Formats: sequence, structure tokens, C-alpha cells
Amino acid sequence: QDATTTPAPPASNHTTVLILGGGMAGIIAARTLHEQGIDDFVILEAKIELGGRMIPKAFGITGRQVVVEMGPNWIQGTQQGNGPANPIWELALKHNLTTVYSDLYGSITTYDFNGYNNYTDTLNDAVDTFAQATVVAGQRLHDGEVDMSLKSAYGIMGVSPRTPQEDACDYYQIDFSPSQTSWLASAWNNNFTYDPEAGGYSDDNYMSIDPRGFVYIAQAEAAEFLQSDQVIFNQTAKYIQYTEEAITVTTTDGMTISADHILCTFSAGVLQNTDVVFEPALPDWKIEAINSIEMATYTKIFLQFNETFWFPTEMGLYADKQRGRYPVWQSLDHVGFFPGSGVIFVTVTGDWSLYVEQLSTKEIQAEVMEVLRAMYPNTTIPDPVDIHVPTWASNSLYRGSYSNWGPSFVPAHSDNLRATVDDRLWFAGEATSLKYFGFLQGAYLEGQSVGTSLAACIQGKGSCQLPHTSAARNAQPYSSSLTSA
Ligand SMILES: Cc1cc2nc3c(=O)[nH]c(=O)nc-3n(C[C@H](O)[C@H](O)[C@H](O)COP(=O)(O)OP(=O)(O)OC[C@H]3O[C@@H](n4cnc5c(N)ncnc54)[C@H](O)[C@@H]3O)c2cc1C
Repeated sequence: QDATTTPAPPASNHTTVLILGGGMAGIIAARTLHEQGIDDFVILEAKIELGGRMIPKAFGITGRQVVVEMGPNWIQGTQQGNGPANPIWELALKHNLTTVYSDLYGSITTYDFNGYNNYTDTLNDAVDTFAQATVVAGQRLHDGEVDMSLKSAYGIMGVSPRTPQEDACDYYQIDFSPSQTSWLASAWNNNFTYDPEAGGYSDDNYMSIDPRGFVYIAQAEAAEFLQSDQVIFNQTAKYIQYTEEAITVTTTDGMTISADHILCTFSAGVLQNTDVVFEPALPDWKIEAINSIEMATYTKIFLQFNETFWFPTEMGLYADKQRGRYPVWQSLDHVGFFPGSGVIFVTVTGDWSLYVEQLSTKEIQAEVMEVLRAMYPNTTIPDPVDIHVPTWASNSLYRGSYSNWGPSFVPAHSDNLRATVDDRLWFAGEATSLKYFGFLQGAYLEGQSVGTSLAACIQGKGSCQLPHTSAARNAQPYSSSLTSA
């Protein structure tokens, strides 16, 4: 099939399972169905290729281009000893992805608005404070008390960042990963990924520097089982009409496909918007769950210069008087990554991402250059030769970067996010993962888990229902609600 043209409708416009979205969750769900002997499925994807938020881009001027990642770049958590392995790490090994160990905390230079200023001790303190806060908050839940924001946990501990340098460290530890401010991030809810003792993988991060793009592992995996008539590209689902008997999906181009089951893998951000319309509307418990999870935004602003003038470390942290103003810098012109490329990028998150998305590239460049010149007051810095700014929040296929567990999102919401509606409408994606939300492994494991349940349902070997809770009560520790991935 030519993926760049509008495809003809499939020979039969009915399928047993219609998988909406060809990201990591959709691909792994399809693979799981195939492994279980079910091949009557179709993936419907709005883009012209598989991989979802895994989006590589050849960046830079002619002759000096390198492949950078707009979306995920790191395998976050690998494997400790003989413990459980991150399935993304396993995919990377299987498909020979080129990766490099990334030292986010050990290889960092700190700056403020007066230039270089070594406040790495403050950064180490911020790391310790965060770890203590999750312990304090976790204990409260075991004692039956309410969940709270990190800000509240810090307040109880008597910690309150006051200086721009403390704010920058707080930002690096909190906002840079969940992409929200500490007002929003739930204090007790620490993703399992980096905690092998709690069933996670390891605290290592490996960065993809593969010229085929990080997405290669998803596409290579799909190529092993997916037939061309099992995927429809370039079609955007608009209406999902469901009854107890069947489901029909109509695309913006008017293509109609009916199915016995639908697996919806859109991001939480897409579900929170009206880009896709469910008829009838989803039940209240589902709508509550969808809208209770945060959809964070994380924006990397890529710059290429003719020459490097910046830090020799992997990372640079900038403390502005305004918290969150172009704070986290990462050098790709680094010995392990792309030496000689002249590429550096700065990451903004949350409200700064939304702010940046409504600026022109020229305006963004002017603001970013102002910060670089503050970091290097004694250096003459030329304008970049190339700049690229991805937009996630305003993109109707994502509506943000990844989900974040805020204090008002409780485990019952997580169950309800992944629960089936009317035994036919299934949900999977990074956001439905209780343990690994936000990460690729969350999407992978949810695709696998729901694919397994779907197969059992279709083959009459298991229930067609992933149960929901009719009313979400207060937060509980993970252990009392953990039933699945
Ligand atoms: C900037 C950024 C940085 C990140 N960094 C990391 C990282 O370093 N490590 C990590 O593990 N994770 C990272 N993530 C998160 C990771 O990308 C996600 O967890 C994962 O890709 C989600 O996969 P998914 O299958 O759940 O969803 P998606 O990848 O979003 O797949 C859903 C698919 O549905 C399609 N779609 C949407 N609407 C429609 C429609 N109406 N009709 C048809 N198709 C539609 C989309 O095009 C998409 O292909 C990052 C994400 C971003 C954006």
C-alpha cells in the first residue's frame, strides 16, 4: 500500500478488532493479537507511518544534519541484574538500536543570569528533598490520609525554594520529568520505572542516537508481523458510534469501518478534546477518569551553531529570575552524541511550552538567545544557523506530550481509564498504565495487556470486560489497587 495517498477502503469494511492509533501501544496490541492467533484486525492511523509520538527529524543545515528526536529520546530504566527488563530496552537490543548512556545528574554545568555559577550542591539537595517527599507522602497514604501535591509535601517538610538557583534545581528535579510544576505533581505517586525494589527496572537512562530514529524499534517490530492490509494510514477517526452490538468508526474523509471491538490508543490529551466524538457520549465515570489525568507538555527547542561555545558536560542548568524560563540545556555536540554537529537544545515544559507554542520561531529565537547571552556574558554568540521548535499541545493528534499523575488522580481513575465500555470499546496507551504512565514502557505493557484480554474475550476464554469503579474514592497506596501492569 502506498502510505502517502489516501487509501482505498479495505476490501471488507468490517473487522474483528479496529485498533485506533499506530503508536507503541497500538503496535504491541496488534502483535499480541497476532501471537494469540487473531489476525482479523486493522490499525487505523492518522499519520503516514507507525510510531506515534516517536518522531525523528533530520535537523541542521545541508551537510551538517543529524537525526534528533522531537518526542521520546531516552530508554528510561533498563534492567538491574536479573531483575525485570524494560521491554523498550529489550526492543532496542533486539533491533540493534544505537544508544548511549546518558548522565543527566553527573554531567551538568550550572548557570544563572550572571553567567556561570556552581550550585550543584543545591541540585543534590533538591534530589534528596524529592526522594524524602515521596516517602513522606507515601507513608501518609498507607495511614489512610489524602494525597497531596509535591508543594504540600515540601511545605510539611519545611522546604520552600526561594532563590532562582533553588527554583532551577527544583525545576530540574520535578518539572523537567513530569513536565508540570510542583503544584500539580502528586507527591506519593512516584513512577515505578526507576525503582527496581518496587518492581521497576533501573535508574539508568540510555539515549537513542540512531540515525534511523528511535522509532525504528517500533517500525522494525511491526514489520515482523504486520501485513500491509492490516494497516490504514492517513485516515483520522472522527466519530466512534457504539452500541451493544457493534461499533462504527467514521473518518474525517468519510471512510467507515465497523468492528466487533475497538481499541482506542489515543493520548489522554486527544480524549480530553473534541477531536474524536463518541456517540453516545462516554459514561460519566470514563469522562471523569480521562479528565482527571494531566496531559503535560514538554518542548525541545533545537538550535544549530557554526561553532560550539557552551559547556563540555551533557547538561546545562540555567537559573532565571523567572522560574521555568529556558532552564534545561542539553548538548548534542558532545563526545558521546554528535560531536561536531553544533547542535544544542533547550527544554521548556508546562505553561512555558504553551507560551512558546503561540510565538513565532523568530520570537522564540530572540528569547532563547537572550538567555544564552546571559549564561555567557563574556562570549560573543552569533545567531544560530538553524532552529526547530516542535508543537505538541496544539497538535490534534497528541494535545500534549505525555500524561502526568496529579494529586486529584487516584488509582480508581487509572482503572477507569483503561476499563472497557459496553464490552466492546477498549482503551490502552501510556496514560492507562498505573505503574509506568508517561513512558514508552507504559504504552508497550498496556498494549500487551489489553491485547491479551481482547484475545481471551474473542476466543471465549475470558471476560470481555476490564472492570470499572462506579465512583472513585480517595487515593490508596499502589499495593492495594495493583491488579495489572
Ligand atoms: C517530547 C516528548 C518526550 C518524551 N520523552 C520520552 C522519553 O524520553 N522516554 C519515554 O519512555 N517516553 C517519552 N515520551 C513519552 C512517549 O512518547 C509516550 O509514552 C509513547 O510514545 C506513547 O505511546 P502510545 O501508543 O500510548 O501513544 P501515541 O504514540 O500517541 O500513539 C497514538 C497514535 O494515535 C494516532 N492518532 C491520534 N488521533 C487520531 C485519530 N483521530 N485518528 C487516527 N489516529 C489518531 C496518533 O497519530 C498516534 O500515532 C515522550 C513524549 C514526548 C512527546
